[in-house]
Amino acid sequence: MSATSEPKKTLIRGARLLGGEPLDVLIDGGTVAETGTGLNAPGATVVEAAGQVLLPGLVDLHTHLREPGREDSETVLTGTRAAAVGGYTAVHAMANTFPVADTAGVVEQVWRLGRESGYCDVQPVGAVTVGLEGKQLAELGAMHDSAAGVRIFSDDGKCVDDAVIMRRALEYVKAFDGVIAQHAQEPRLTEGAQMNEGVVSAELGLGGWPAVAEESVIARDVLLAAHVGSRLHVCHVSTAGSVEIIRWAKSKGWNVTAEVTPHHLLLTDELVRSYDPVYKVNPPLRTEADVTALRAALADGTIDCVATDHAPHPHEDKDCEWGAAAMGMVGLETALSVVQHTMVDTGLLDWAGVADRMSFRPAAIGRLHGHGRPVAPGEPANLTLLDPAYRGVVDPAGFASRSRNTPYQGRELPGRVTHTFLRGRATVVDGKLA
Ligand SMILES: NC(=O)N[C@@H](CC(=O)O)C(=O)O
Repeated sequence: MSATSEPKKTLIRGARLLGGEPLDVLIDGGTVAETGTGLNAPGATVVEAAGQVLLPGLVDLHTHLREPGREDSETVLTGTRAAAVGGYTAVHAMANTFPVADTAGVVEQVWRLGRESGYCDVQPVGAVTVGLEGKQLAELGAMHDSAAGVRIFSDDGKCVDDAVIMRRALEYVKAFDGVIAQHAQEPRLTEGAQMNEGVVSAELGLGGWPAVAEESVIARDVLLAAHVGSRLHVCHVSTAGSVEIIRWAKSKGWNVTAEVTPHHLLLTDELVRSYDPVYKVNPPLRTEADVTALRAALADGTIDCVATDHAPHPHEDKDCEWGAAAMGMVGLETALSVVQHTMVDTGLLDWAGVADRMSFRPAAIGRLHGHGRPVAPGEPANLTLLDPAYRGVVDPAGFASRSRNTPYQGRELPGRVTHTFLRGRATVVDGKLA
């Protein structure tokens, strides 16, 4: 496979490291050999990168790769190809597969498929409870001790709503510095919910999904995490009230981290007026005030990182009436562009901030070795090069993902990943898979 050909010397010339001054970076084998100006390397492949921004390879804490079980929507191979195109060098694969990733056997299978893909490292997430059913703890220790070395556990797609189970899970993972990533959704408050509860849901007559369904679970969980002295990560934060609770928990010094998706940084529930299920997602698109609060929280660090919640679905599960449609959007191939549009071009975050929120911090939360490292001699050459001046219209026909359910079809977005390097090997060259 071309993506696994031998790495060689590559000289990236004149790229703006984290958006700073132009710099040359020499990659030799799997590592960064040298950085400086006026570097020469006879025989090296030269990438002329004037005007481009060099970032540490992006890390996603929240990707649905769908294998095993739903290979019609995505496989580890197609999902990691999409990740590479999006500038990612590592993704965390969510556990809501068929069978559920709740045993050492399944997480090892996903981990092996990731290694074979060669496009992007795959770190499996283990389920918190058997079958995501919320009743009995899964084999957390065995998944951690497996070859996959699982450190993040999540029932994502479902909430661990039983407080005793959540407490036990938080206590259990302390032994190996693990973290519980909670999908905060109070199930009784969201029965029949179809979209954000508010003015638009009232007008459209669709079942409302109140902000309090998310906020009440986050409030309980930060208290539980503090009580047992463990690590909590909050998945896809979507409301201004959730931000306030997380800010309060952090001010107490509790070990709480949080993510926001690109779509919650840009889109609102006004889009649901179209009744186009491409906008149907869990948690639902919220209001303009929520979007503003989420952007501010990502900028000030209350929300630690951006995570895609890449949720591929085949067209038959999305091209149907709103009520019957599956929830979720693909996101790997557009995430960096949406973050540039919402955070960088608005002046809320500089490129060093993007490196922090999309690489350093997610890698630190996942305790992921070899990723989220500074671009410096001796470090693994996991790198992303992007052209921030590029403007393009999103066309899902060209996606590497097996699914097309993007809310950005036809929308102009800035920026394009030109090159991605995984341990010195180019997985993307000139915007195309190597
Ligand atoms: N985020 C989504 O809208 N969908 C996710 C799981 C989920 O429901 O959270 C999926 O797996 O499709």
